[in-house]
Amino acid sequence: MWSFSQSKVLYKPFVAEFNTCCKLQAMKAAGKHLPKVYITRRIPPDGLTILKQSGSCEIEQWDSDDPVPRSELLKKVSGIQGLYCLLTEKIDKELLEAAGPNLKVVSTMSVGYDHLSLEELKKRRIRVGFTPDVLTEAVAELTVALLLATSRRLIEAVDEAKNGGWGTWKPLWMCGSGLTGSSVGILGLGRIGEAIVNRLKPFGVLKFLYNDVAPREELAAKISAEFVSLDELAKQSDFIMVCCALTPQTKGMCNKNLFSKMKRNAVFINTSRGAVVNQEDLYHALVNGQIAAAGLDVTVPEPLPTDHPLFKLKNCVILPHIASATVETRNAMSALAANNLLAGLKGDMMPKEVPL
Ligand SMILES: O=CC(=O)O
Repeated sequence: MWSFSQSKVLYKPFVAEFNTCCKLQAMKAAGKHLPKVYITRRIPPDGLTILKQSGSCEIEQWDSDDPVPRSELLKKVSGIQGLYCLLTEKIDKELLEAAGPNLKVVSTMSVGYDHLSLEELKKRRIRVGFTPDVLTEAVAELTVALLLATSRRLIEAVDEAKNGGWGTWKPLWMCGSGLTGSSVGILGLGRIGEAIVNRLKPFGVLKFLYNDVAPREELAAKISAEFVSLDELAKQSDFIMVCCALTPQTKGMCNKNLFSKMKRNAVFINTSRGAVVNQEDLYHALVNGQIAAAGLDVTVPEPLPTDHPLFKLKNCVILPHIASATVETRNAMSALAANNLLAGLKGDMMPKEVPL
């Protein structure tokens, strides 16, 4: 026999689907057109459910795990009112012209929005939604994991163990650097930087330093982090964690100038955007022993070609841009992007809107 909760679980989605169908039929019968929305990829279920159950838009979707080809995207956006996109789609003048004057909202399922031309969007009064906060914990967790994997040489050690390099226990073999008593430098202190600091405190870090466009006094006081110049951050840090947004000011900011000032045993971690780093300079710093190691979750380009010189270095750990990749986080991102889109279409306040 069904319990009440079982029947409710099965009954609820059916009712929602039925209601949506009725709403859509009624709109059609009244000769009303629903706003058209294009979704550029297969997305986690929560977001799609929210959009479908709203019954307030007509959805077309690129139903694949791979990006929609640009030529197809340019065709599909023609006449739409809402665009649900990912960080892989460049939303620029060409695309906005292809979309035409009906486009009201662009909602990206990402916290970063460097793939959107804000100037062009603003000119056209198109509102923009993004997904901060819901991914902070997952990104901070992955950043700490990448730091430990890099500083304690985990990937190299696993390879050695698997491939016969594990001769015997050796006092000087596979030594990395520990966090206890260290100084950690945060480049770009925001929500994610704060969450990283809070996770690193129990490891016994002695000092947290940060650099940003300006001091963030309230936040820094809360987590006991000290504002220093970029040079000072490079000189003093044992570990540098890049958590800033990609902007014209931060593009290429981590370059030979920075690497040449870092400690020779320092570890460099980037989970923000690849373009913040000059990869050629990083390669030389790693090869020449200017710094000890690097852990990257983001690169230029993405994917990084498998024959890229950085892949050949044992002291460089490269992940395929997975910082926010937990099931719960990706679902929350997809839901927030859907709610942003719906609010924008209605002309309501978005849960998370990029101020233009
Ligand atoms: O990189 C991931 C994001 O911007 O959400």
